[in-house]
Amino acid sequence: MKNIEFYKYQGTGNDFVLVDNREGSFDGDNNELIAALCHRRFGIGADGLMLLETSDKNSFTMRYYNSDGGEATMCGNGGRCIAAFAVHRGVVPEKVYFSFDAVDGVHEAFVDGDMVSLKMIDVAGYEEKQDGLFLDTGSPHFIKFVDNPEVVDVFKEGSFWRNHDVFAPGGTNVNFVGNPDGKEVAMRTFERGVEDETWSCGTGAVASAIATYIRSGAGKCFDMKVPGGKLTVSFDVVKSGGFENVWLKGPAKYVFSGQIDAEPIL
Ligand SMILES: N[C@H](CCC[C@H](N)C(=O)O)C(=O)O
Repeated sequence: MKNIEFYKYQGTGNDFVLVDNREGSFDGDNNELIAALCHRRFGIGADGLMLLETSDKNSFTMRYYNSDGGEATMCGNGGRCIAAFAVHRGVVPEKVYFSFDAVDGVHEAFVDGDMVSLKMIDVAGYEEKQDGLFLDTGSPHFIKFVDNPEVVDVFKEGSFWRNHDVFAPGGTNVNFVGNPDGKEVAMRTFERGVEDETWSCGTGAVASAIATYIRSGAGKCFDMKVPGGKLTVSFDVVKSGGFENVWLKGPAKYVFSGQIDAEPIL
């Protein structure tokens, strides 16, 4: 592989390698290469990789891979970063709502400088599991309420639940969520496919905000305090017990770019 331009972005510390693949020169089926590019010692280093590809109906298609190289379910921070990337590449205009395709359906987005708002899929409902809540917000999320997320051993406890039989065979992402302090809720996430704590998780923030509403009945708009910054989640509650008009908002920033000329190997 030669002359593949890549762009590094981060959204509240959830970091991604992005490639404009509208011409198809990057092989999206080469999962080993993607894992190597995401590796923090052998590659560029990232929680995930995204390809911006063409779409027949909408502005572009987002293909998302976790850092283990596997093509995955939806990534909320990745969706916000690729929306910013699409503006920077001139694929879509700034300060105008546009739509793109992703693995879980069509998403609307709006980019205003570094702030990106992303509409997430409707959430059908939730399940009570293992003294916590389980929701699908585009990716599966298990929510454990704790007194203080800062003192949780996220790697140990997170990998325990991520690999627990109850969530087999797919496994789950795991979020440790504190009590709401006014509008603000602290949380930390262990991510499946990264197999570690990440500094932020967009679909996890959405799941944690909705779970906080379910548990406490407080608010339909929360500031989610994650290790890498702050995300705002808002939603409407519908009579069927589901959640609609779900929006995730926060910063998404370009960090650096470079060229892939050699294939790193793990
Ligand atoms: N970082 C992501 C989640 C990636 C999905 C993933 N780790 C999985 O469920 O396999 C986010 O911002 O929503």
